[in-house]
Formats: sequence, structure tokens, C-alpha cells
Amino acid sequence: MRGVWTTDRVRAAEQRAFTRVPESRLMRAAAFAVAGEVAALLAERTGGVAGRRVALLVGAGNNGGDALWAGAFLRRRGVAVTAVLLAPERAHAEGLAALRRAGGRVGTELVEADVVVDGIVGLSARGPLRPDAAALVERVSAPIVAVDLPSGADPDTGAIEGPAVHAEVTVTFGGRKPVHVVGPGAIASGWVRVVDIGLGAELGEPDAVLLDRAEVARAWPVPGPTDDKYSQGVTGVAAGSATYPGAAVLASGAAVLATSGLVRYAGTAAEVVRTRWPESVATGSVTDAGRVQSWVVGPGLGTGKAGRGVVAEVLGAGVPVCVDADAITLLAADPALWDARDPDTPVVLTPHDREFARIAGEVGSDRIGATRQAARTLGAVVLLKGNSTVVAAPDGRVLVNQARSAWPATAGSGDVLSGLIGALLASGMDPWLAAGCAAHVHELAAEIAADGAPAPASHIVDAIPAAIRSVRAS
Ligand SMILES: NC(=O)C1=CN([C@@H]2O[C@H](COP(=O)(O)OP(=O)(O)OC[C@H]3O[C@@H](n4cnc5c(N)ncnc54)[C@H](O)[C@@H]3O)[C@@H](O)[C@H]2O)[C@@H](O)CC1
Ligand SMILES: [K+]
Repeated sequence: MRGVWTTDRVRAAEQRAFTRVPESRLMRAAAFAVAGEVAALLAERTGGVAGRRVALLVGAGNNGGDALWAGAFLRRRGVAVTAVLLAPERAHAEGLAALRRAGGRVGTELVEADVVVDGIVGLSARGPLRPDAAALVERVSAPIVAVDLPSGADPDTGAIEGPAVHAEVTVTFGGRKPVHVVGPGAIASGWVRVVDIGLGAELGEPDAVLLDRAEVARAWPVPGPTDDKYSQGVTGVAAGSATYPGAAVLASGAAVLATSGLVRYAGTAAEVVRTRWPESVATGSVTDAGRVQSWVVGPGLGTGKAGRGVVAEVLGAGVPVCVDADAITLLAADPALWDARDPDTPVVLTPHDREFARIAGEVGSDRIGATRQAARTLGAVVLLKGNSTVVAAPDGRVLVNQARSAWPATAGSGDVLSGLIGALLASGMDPWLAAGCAAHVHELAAEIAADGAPAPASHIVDAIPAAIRSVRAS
């Protein structure tokens, strides 16, 4: 798992590192990596490095110092470097001297460049870019390499509440920060390159993790020689209604394709589900469904009395439950329903922002913090949907699944996700990991289904086997 660390943790690691390595050496290591990335981008975009032009946007702190040193290194490769100082009297003195010694130019006006380096602000950034920096950034048309993070994005939340840099590449040090993986900041970061400048060993346990494809592959249940249709777990799907039979088909289909365990559907869309997924066992009610090892409840269920009864029944079944869509709305409107559940029943809630607001208050700008808090308060795994999906467990663990595309954002897509989660829960997987693995495969299936053109949720279901195959081949 790749880690994500908040700025407090990075600062503490820096302090520990300084006892071994002088700060100036760390800065030069950071700057050297930035210079390498700028050179690579120059070569890619212009076919060469020597003789190309680079502008450095330099703020008042060490982030600007990194940019200035990077400029000095680029000079050695024959690049024409101009530093644009936002606060000339406070620019990093050593970095400025190094750039000047190397033959770099220094000014306060933006110049024509093939690549621009954003050293305006780094870990100490608070709030959006100030007007002078914003005016400068607005005039940049060349691709930008951001030092540590795209200036204007909040390092700890990825929130962007005003003008900000939108980088092609971000070079960050030691480990990812929240800005690189969640919120608009993750998009503004562009391609994120992590370089270990000697901080890695000092960082300790991460605040959040990103699941690697290989980890998803290891966790995903596939049948072994002694397995049968029951040993992978039986998933119960309580979804759909006369108005929304499609949700039942999508959630059941996802569960059917996710593992080789059995799927039992319970609800008013039994006929439709049976026709589309003949391998499932479809009945009219949860009571008639028989034994299952997990329930998926909510998609297309409706928020009326019948739906409420279904939610109450599955929450009392003593097996893990994935609670989605209408079931979240029902729980939010009727806390007694939630309070009545057996607190030992593992629950995965899968809200989008509006559903989250109903059950746990407004998400706000700190998506990781809000999800972690909701998981603690509710005593359930909470999966907050978004371009980056955040999954928090009641014990404080957080994982982030970063989407590489926006293709999953289509009607019925959430129904598919809940079916995947349900199937993994039935297999006995840890609910937090189950939600994370399901999010990963869901997103990949959406990408495969789309293949460059919008794809409906039923095609996402159809692409689940290809997504699992691709994950397992990694
Ligand atoms: N401390 C270390 O060990 C290392 C730090 N490094 C660099 O140092 C950076 C952190 O440096 P600093 O703590 O000096 O702080 P920054 O460079 O992040 O910010 C410094 C100054 O920027 C200004 N500022 C804050 N918010 C702003 C905004 N919204 N718009 C415009 N200006 C704003 C403030 O005047 C602040 O003092 C890291 O991001 C990284 O790039 C690297 O050199 C690696 C080593
Ligand atoms: K920056």
C-alpha cells in the first residue's frame, strides 16, 4: 500500500531527518528531483533540454527555495532559466545565490517559457493564491511542474477555493499528502511523482493508504479446488422496486459476476432478476430468501414503509450489510432503525455527498477527515463516493481509491458498486478492504466499458470480469 501523510506528520518527519541531514542537503535533493522532472517534460514537449526556456515562479518560503535550486541544476544542462520573484526581499537567499552563480536571470515579470516551475507555496500554504500570485499564474500557458503541490490547493484536504495552479506534473517529497489524492487538488496535481529525499524512513504509519492493484488482486476471492457455490459466500440482494427494477438487476448482476458464490435476490423485481441472471435464486421477500452471508440493501428500494421494513430486516439478520442509496436515506430519516441494529453487525455505508449530508452532516472540504469522523461516529465503514473514493473504518483506517477517469459517474453505477461490495462481504473479507477492492474494480470496469465513449451502468456490469481479469494479471 502506498501511504498518504498529512502535513503535520511530514513536518515532524522533517524535524527528525534534520538531526541526521542538514536542511540544505534535503532541499538540494528535492530540487535535483524537480530539475530532472522539468528536463524530462522539456524533452517530451520540445525534443530537447539545452537551449530551452524555463520560468520559475518563486514564493517566499522553502518551496521557492526548491524552485531556485532546481533552476540552478537546470542551468548546468544548458537551460535558460528565469526566476520570477513574488516576494523579492524574502526569496530563499541560498537558492537565489545558487541560481545567480549558475547564470540564471532574476526578475519580477513573467517571461516566455517552455515549462514553468511552480514554487509559489508548498506545505505552509493556507487558502487560495494571493492576488499577485494568482495574476501571474493566470498568464501562464506553458505546462507547469509543481514543487511539492499545486499552489492554491490546500495541502491537507485538496480543497481549492480560489485561483490555483493546475500542474502537468507534481514532484513531492517523502510521500503523498492528501492534496495529491483527494478533492480538486488531486486533479490539479496532474501526474504525481514521489521522491524519497531521506524522509521516507521517518514518516511512520501513514494517515491513509492507496490500494495497489496487486493488493486488490491478492484480496479478491477466487475459487480453489475445495470450493463450492456456498464456500465463497452467498450474497443477498434486497434492492429494486416496481418503480426501479433496474437497480435490482444491476446490483444482482455485479454480485453474480464478482465472485463464484451464489446470489439470492429478494424483492419485487424477482422476475426481472431471474430472467437476466438465471444463476441467481430470486424470491419475493427477505424472509423467503434463505441463508446468506451478506446483504446489499437500498438501490432502487424506495423510501416508503415497505423499504423501511426491508432495511430493518436485513440489519437484524446478523450478517454484514452494504447499505446504499434509499436505505441510507431511510436510516437518516429514522435513527431508531439504525440504533436498533446489532452493533456487532459489520455495515458498509456507501453515500454520495448528499446522502452523506443526510446521515453524517455536510462533507465540507476535508473529505478524508469527514469520512473518518463519520465512520467513528456511526461505527460503520463509510465509503464516500467522488472522483476519489474515500473509505474509512470505525478504527480510523482510511483508504483512497483515485479514479483515473470520470466514466463511473453515470446512472445506476452506484448499484453496481453495492453489488460488488456485497459479494466481497459474503466472502468474509474485511469490510473496509472489501469496500476499497470493490471501488477499485468498479472504477476499472467503468473505464473498460467506456473505452473512450460514455457507457451505461449495464455495460459496467458486463465489464466486471474483464476488470477482475486485468487486476489479477497485474
Ligand atoms: N523543510 C524541509 O525539510 C524541506 C522542505 N522542502 C520544501 O519546503 C516547503 C515548505 O516550505 P515553507 O515551510 O518555507 O513554506 P512554503 O514555501 O510552503 O510557504 C512559505 C510562504 O508562502 C506564503 N504563503 C502562504 N500561503 C500563501 C498563499 N495562499 N498565496 C501566496 N503565498 C502564500 C507565506 O508567506 C509563507 O510564509 C515544502 O513544500 C517543500 O517544497 C524541501 O526543500 C525539502 C526539504
Ligand atoms: K508549489
